[in-house]
Amino acid sequence: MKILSMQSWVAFGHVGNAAAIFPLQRLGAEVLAIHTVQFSNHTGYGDWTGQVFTGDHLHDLARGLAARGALSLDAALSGYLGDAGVGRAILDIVAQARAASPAMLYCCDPVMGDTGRGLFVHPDIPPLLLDHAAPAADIMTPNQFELEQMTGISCHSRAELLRAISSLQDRMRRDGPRLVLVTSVRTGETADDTVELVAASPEASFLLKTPRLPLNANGAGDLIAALFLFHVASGDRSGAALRHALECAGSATWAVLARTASAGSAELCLVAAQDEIVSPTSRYDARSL
Ligand SMILES: Nc1ncnc2c1ncn2[C@@H]1O[C@H](COP(=O)(O)OP(=O)(O)O)[C@@H](O)[C@H]1O
Ligand SMILES: Cc1ncc(COP(=O)(O)O)c(C=O)c1O
Repeated sequence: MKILSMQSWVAFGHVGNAAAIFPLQRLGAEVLAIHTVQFSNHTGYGDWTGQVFTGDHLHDLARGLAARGALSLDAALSGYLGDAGVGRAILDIVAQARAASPAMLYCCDPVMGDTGRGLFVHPDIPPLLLDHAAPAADIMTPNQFELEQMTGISCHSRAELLRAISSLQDRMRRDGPRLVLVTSVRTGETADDTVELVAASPEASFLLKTPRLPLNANGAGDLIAALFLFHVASGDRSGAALRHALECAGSATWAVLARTASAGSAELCLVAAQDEIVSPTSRYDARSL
């Protein structure tokens, strides 16, 4: 499987492409990577060095990939956009890759904020994600805060969450499977010691519960988006395959986080827990909603 991942790079630690590339490779994917920034470390540390790349830089790399015939892909993945120019370049590259491989799946992680921190992207980014990225996306992986922002629906109950998912699906690519994975779900039905994930197609939806771990890990959303895309792209397009992708991605992410928590590490223990990415020791089962 060939996957193009367009995200941040950090020299130290694991967010963005540094949370996605190795897990995808460990699962057996051939990964092409375009970095949207190269920083010393993730921005959660408060200070960092490095550079933000431009849309022109991304276009330049895509030209080189096209010259190699390398834009024939099974899937493309994007995460944190940095600025609107980078976002537009990513969407151009997705369109170019889709022209070369019409069955390609594009997974957009619409990074814009989360509960507690609120919106943390430039005001240009939410409209770009909603009006331009969603209509090109086959899969979207918002956290609950991002889903609420994009749809204007507050998810106090699972019924409201499903309504918000359906509203987002209405904006996604018509000819695609319109799959949504919502991370960090917390409704009135969520127990305090539990973390919930919901994955839905227009036909079926599934809920996965895992225990809540005592950590706040940067890069968990980037990791789960990459794993979910890999498992969706590896399956057929059935409801059973969607449920399987949710279970594989949710269980592997939980296992990496559990290892990270027990090591007391500030960064995801992706290398130490690499076997868990392929065969998680605790397997969580999803149920239909
Ligand atoms: N403290 C935690 N305990 C258990 N699972 C967690 C925890 N933090 C994150 N996760 C898992 O990682 C997923 C993605 O994390 P999330 O914080 O939603 O990502 P994002 O960085 O996109 O906001 C969550 O839905 C959950 O499955
Ligand atoms: C530069 C940078 N810093 C930090 C993060 C981590 O974000 P989060 O805390 O939402 O996982 C990302 C995610 O892609 C990033 O690109």
